[in-house]
This record gives sequence, C-alpha cells and structure tokens, in this order.
Amino acid sequence: MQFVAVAGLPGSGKTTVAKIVEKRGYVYMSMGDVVRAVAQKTGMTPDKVAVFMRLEKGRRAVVKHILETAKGERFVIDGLRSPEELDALEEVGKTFLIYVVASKRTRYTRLYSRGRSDDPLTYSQFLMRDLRELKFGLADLLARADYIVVNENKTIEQLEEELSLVI
Ligand SMILES: Nc1ncnc2c1ncn2[C@@H]1O[C@H](COP(=O)(O)OP(=O)(O)OP(=O)(O)O)[C@@H](O)[C@H]1O
Repeated sequence: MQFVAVAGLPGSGKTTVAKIVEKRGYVYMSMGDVVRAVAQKTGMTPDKVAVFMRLEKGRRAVVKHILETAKGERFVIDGLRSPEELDALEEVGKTFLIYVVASKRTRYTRLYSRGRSDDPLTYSQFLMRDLRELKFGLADLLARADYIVVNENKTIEQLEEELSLVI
C-alpha cells in the first residue's frame, strides 16, 4: 500500500490539497468524514467524537477505521492529527506526509466563509478548535513532514502546479 497523508491546522487547505492528489490517481479518504459519520450516528458533536474516539479507543482509532475500509493500492488520507496516526500508516505502507500551513487570519477567514455545519462561528470557537487539534499532536507532525506547502496568497492553480512537482 502507498499513502500520501495530509496534515495541517483547520482551514489550512488539507482537503484542497488532498483533492489535488486524488486527481493524480489516489483513492481519497477523509479522517474528518469518519468522525462526522460517527457523530451523525451517535448524536454527539464532531468535536466531541474526535476526542472521544481517540480517548476511548486509542490514539490510532480514526486511522484504524480508515485502514479497515480501505480498498485499493494508493490512498490520499485527508486530516492526520498525530504522530501515532502516522506510525499506523507507516506500519502498513510507504507513506509521504504533506503538511499544509497558512496564517491564522487566512484560516479563520476561509472557515468563516466555507460555512460547513461544524465550522466555527466566532473567533474564540476557532481558537478552541486550534487548541484541540494541537493537543492531538498536530504540531509534532510538522517535524515528520516530507513536504511543507504554504497555502497563502496562492491560487488553487498555483497550488496544483507546486504539488505536481512533488507527487
Ligand atoms: N489557495 C486557496 N485559495 C482560495 N481558497 C482556498 C485555498 N485553499 C483553500 N481554500 C478554501 O478554504 C476553505 C478551507 O479549505 P479546506 O477545506 O481545504 O481546509 P481544511 O484544512 O481541510 O479545513 P478543515 O480542517 O476545517 O476541514 C475551503 O473553502 C477551500 O476551498
């Protein structure tokens, strides 16, 4: 198996990057979709499920769920949160980690205008989400990145061009 894993803080552009990778022949799988599906089943909020799954079932729980359902050879995994999740992928396949970064202001503006049902409505909700993700170990993943992409003052086309040199 071969994985391109994508990590970054909320609103940095992980899904945007992962969808670009998908177009190059990788099966797209989203950690956030797993969490949101469990949230819908249980009636809990996605924020709570994200913490609950990792606390109750171990720090690899979400990635384990992804691996159980994965069918194919080459995958792009959107939304890795911790070094433990990266370890889990590396144990079963060749893994390349792309870390996406953007400033706080850009990320907040993007999420505010994206308006997904679980997106932060206020700046304090946005900061709380950052904090939660950092607690999972997101910042520690930066040290293990194979490629760091700055998604700021860049069009999606420019992003696509940059990534074509990497993937
Ligand atoms: N370079 C860019 N130019 C313009 N818009 C962008 C760019 N990158 C991302 N966006 C937009 O910003 C929003 C957030 O991007 P995306 O959903 O990829 O972030 P994310 O890191 O996956 O966020 P989350 O962790 O909250 O799911 C989306 O609406 C996306 O279309």
